[in-house]
Amino acid sequence: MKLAISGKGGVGKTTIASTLVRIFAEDHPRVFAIDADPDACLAQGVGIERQVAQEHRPVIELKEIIDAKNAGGGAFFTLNPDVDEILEEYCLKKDNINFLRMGGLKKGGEACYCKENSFLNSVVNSLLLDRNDVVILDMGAGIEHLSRGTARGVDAMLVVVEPSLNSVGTALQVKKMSEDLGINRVYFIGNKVRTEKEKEFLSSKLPQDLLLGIIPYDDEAVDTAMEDGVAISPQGIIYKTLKEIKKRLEEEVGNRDI
Ligand SMILES: Nc1ncnc2c1ncn2[C@@H]1O[C@H](COP(=O)(O)OP(=O)(O)OP(=O)(O)O)[C@@H](O)[C@H]1O
Repeated sequence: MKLAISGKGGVGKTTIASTLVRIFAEDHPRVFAIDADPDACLAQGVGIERQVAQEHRPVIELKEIIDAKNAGGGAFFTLNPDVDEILEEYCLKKDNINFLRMGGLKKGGEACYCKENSFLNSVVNSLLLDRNDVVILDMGAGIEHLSRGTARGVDAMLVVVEPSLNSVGTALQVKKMSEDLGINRVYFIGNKVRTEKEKEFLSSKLPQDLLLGIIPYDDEAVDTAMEDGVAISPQGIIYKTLKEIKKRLEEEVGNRDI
């Protein structure tokens, strides 16, 4: 199953993506966790120290190696089994979880991320997946990344929404743009919900059948964000709610498309 996690800035995309990665890794032999957001650090969410994750080779270096092997190569290219092997080597591994990151943040005024995104797009579409493999992409904030088409090959787009009109507005735009890209399954996950009123707000603004679940506001996430190499605990409410969401995803999306 290939999933992309999207939503407005700061809604909890990385927290949710990294926790889902760990939950899927409980019963899938291989999970690929991909930082498609240059600003995110997915690996940190599974307990890998930030510096270790950030010093790991970014995919753009791998792209350069592949380009050299292919004697150049255009903006778009396909991956073959040899490349899939190299790709494995480029992953930062923790047990059965494989991390790939796009690359560090560029300085102001430096070139765009087009090459990196084109490469990630090829990765998502060409990873030689076994039936039980899972790919989870943590996308950049907002809708801009959708215009680059990085997530085109995913089975479902999960849009994280917090209880505010702005967040709902972005989420509905993400849905529309995902559908334009040909991603037919777009679901919503409510996050940081503190009160019954906030829960009702999200339920009233989003299509009920597409709202996979609502994650309460939990101080554990706030504490985790202040510490390095600490992940959300399996005993906490965030992990437990996401376990239920994963079950629902398997029912709705299943392994049909891989
Ligand atoms: N359920 C929650 N309860 C409380 N705080 C949360 C919850 N989920 C996430 N957070 C906190 O919200 C902040 C933003 O979370 P996170 O980095 O996961 O969001 P993001 O959408 O990936 O952000 P960005 O758009 O900057 O990449 C973090 O401090 C995180 O700990």
